Amino acid sequence: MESNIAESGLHEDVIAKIRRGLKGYPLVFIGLMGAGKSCIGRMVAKELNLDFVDADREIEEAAGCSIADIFKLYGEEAFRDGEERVIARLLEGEQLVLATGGGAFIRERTRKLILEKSVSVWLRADLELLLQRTSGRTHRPLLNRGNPRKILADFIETRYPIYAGADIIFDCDESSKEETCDAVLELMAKSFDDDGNLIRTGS
Ligand SMILES: Nc1ncnc2c1ncn2[C@@H]1O[C@H](COP(=O)(O)OP(=O)(O)O)[C@@H](O)[C@H]1O
Ligand SMILES: O=C(O)C1=C[C@@H](OP(=O)(O)O)[C@@H](O)[C@H](O)C1
Ligand SMILES: [Mg+2]
Repeated sequence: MESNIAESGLHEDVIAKIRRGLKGYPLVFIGLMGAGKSCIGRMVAKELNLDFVDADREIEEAAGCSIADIFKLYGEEAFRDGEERVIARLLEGEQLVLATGGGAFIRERTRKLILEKSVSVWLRADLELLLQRTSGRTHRPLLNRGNPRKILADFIETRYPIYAGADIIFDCDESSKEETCDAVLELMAKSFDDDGNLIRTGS
């Protein structure tokens, strides 16, 4: 589907403003499971003409097994150690768009890395949207431990105050992926002033 921004002719200005504002730094998506970090991150990267990496996929590659198996075989702490290492390595490399897993920004050292070395965008979503987008998917070990509604509600309570430290906050809704990608780009463009300095914003 054609992008709305492209249709309105604003697209190039928006992309140029974001590229200037990023100043060569990576763009990192944070937020809860199902918010759309992996999906929207990939689409935004394509629009910005930057490489896209999903931290979870990198961790799986490094470990040679799935996230679910890492949790089962080695435990969550080992997963968080691997996650920190992978994110640290990726943030040292070429400019990219990085989708993190929902817990990455919660660990203090990983959060510090992201805040120091990237521009971060929190995809904030309400409980119903997160439930809708995660239901029927079994690859997230933390959601397989009990009632997903309760688990996600608890994470909203404990993690949202921490995600609030992101540079840019985008409020997700029922819009399509394409509309969401365009809206994220528009918010990002608005989040840099004319000199390319970041103004902390929410949508
Ligand atoms: N507007 C939308 N924005 C983001 N994801 C959407 C949207 N509409 C449907 N989805 C679906 O919701 C799911 C979001 O999952 P994902 O991108 O893996 O989230 P995360 O990486 O944050 O856990 C995907 O299956 C995606 O196709
Ligand atoms: O929130 C979390 O702690 C996790 C989120 C997952 O990634 P997504 O947020 O991309 O689903 C994945 O890293 C792992 O299952 C743990
Ligand atoms: Mg993901």
